[in-house]
Amino acid sequence: MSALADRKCVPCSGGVPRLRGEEIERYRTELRDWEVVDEHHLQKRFKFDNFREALAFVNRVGDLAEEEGHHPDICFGWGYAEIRIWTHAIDGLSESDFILAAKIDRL
Ligand SMILES: C[C@H](O)[C@H](O)[C@H]1CNC2=NC(N)=NC(=O)C2=N1
Repeated sequence: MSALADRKCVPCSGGVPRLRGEEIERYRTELRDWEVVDEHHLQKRFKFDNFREALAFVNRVGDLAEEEGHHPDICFGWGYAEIRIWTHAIDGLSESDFILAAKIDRL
């Protein structure tokens, strides 16, 4: 199977099972330092040297999210951006969340 970052997020309108346990772990090993919180969402804090760089990163993530049709929650400020990703329709994790996270790592 191709690397997560080379795949495409797929729209999810529900009806698919949430990823759990070992499935989540398997996907997580393909990511760099993302935390899985309560088997519900992915979370990672990125650090920067100033506000401008954090803002530029957030804008690049925004462009990527629009391309993929999959959108993270982002909280950012001076020197940091914290990203959370999950699949709203199932209120949990699907493959697309890991694909988006891998693409963010590749930015
Ligand atoms: C209709 C559209 O595909 C959905 O609303 C998308 C938009 N972006 C999304 N982004 C994320 N992170 N999770 C979602 O479930 C999601 N749903």
